[in-house]
Amino acid sequence: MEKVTVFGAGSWGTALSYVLAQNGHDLLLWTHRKEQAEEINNHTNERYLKGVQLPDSIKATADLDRAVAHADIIVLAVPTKAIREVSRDIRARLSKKALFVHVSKGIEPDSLKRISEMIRDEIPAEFIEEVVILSGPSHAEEVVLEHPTTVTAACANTQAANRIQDLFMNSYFRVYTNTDVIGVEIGGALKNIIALAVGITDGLGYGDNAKAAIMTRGLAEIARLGVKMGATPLTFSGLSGVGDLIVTCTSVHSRNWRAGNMLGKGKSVEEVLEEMGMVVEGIRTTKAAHQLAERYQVPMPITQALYMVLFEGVKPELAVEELMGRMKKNEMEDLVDLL
Ligand SMILES: NC(=O)C1=CN([C@@H]2O[C@H](COP(=O)(O)OP(=O)(O)OC[C@H]3O[C@@H](n4cnc5c(N)ncnc54)[C@H](OP(=O)(O)O)[C@@H]3O)[C@@H](O)[C@H]2O)C=CC1
Ligand SMILES: O=C(CO)COP(=O)(O)O
Repeated sequence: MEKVTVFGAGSWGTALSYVLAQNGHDLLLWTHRKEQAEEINNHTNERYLKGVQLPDSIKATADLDRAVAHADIIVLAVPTKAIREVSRDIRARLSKKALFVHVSKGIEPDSLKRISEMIRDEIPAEFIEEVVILSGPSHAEEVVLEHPTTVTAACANTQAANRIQDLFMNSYFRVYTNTDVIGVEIGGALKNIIALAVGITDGLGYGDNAKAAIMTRGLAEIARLGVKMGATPLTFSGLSGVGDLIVTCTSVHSRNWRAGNMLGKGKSVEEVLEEMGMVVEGIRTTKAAHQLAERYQVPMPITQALYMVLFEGVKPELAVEELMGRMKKNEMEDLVDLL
């Protein structure tokens, strides 16, 4: 049994707490809202997991001192934009080393840092045993129904990855390991951009050919950037690559797909964000990926098209027209570059 605190009681932090509590760990779930801690201690989290009865063994708190003191393993489950703030609050209370796990999917605009890099910026090395990334095709709504789900625990240190594999693994939640931290973080973050784009073409009524095209060419541009950043190409054919791309582009649960769908149907970014009430990571990540494409001099036409729609007010139909009218290419150009 491990002593674990999950920081962030949105849909994913709560679903992972469900898994950890069921696995018999000494689990505490931290939220920054006192009334939400009380609700979870009464076994529901209606805003984020509607209609779900949580087990008694999930204990929630809004007391940061208690949450940090409790943990040998710290699971960060807040959106990317809150990672630095929450890490700083944790650092101010740390008195011993902890194993950090993050489950968020994003890249920080401007600094262009991956989440594990942001955590290492904020927490001194003397308090970090390791940082492990848990990522893969996994919607919270299905995990709490105990539907079969597979994810990967990524860390260059295989012992740490194995410990996190053991922590989460059970009969419905199967965890693999991977040593390619860059590939896993880039795949998890950038698939949200492609899901937004697929949502848009679905919203425009373009159908399945367009969906397949964006998913396939989207994966090509994610891999193209990832490899330039130091990822292993094969990671993109794994759970945190094509696996997560499939689930996010095709699931009714995906916030990124749903946000894109509303954009395709003519809503503005502001209207969409107001209606969602949950994090849509792909929007900020589009800005970061657009900057990364420039930094690494990598062509990322779908990201570029989405950037124009989200941040430059270009109509989705026009962005699609522009994508289709690009110069002709060899489909395997990227592969040739990799060989
Ligand atoms: N949902 C899913 O199925 C999956 C999500 N993820 C990733 O997990 C991360 C979290 O997503 P998810 O749980 O879905 O997001 P949600 O929008 O469901 O919840 C976000 C949670 O973070 C809290 N929060 C936001 N800002 C802060 C802050 N500054 N300090 C403390 N708490 C804060 C919110 O609090 P409040 O309620 O007060 O706003 C809320 O509890 C994202 O990166 C997402 O991509 C990964 C895999 C699956
Ligand atoms: O990462 C996810 C599933 O693996 C969640 O995707 P959304 O944020 O689009 O819901």
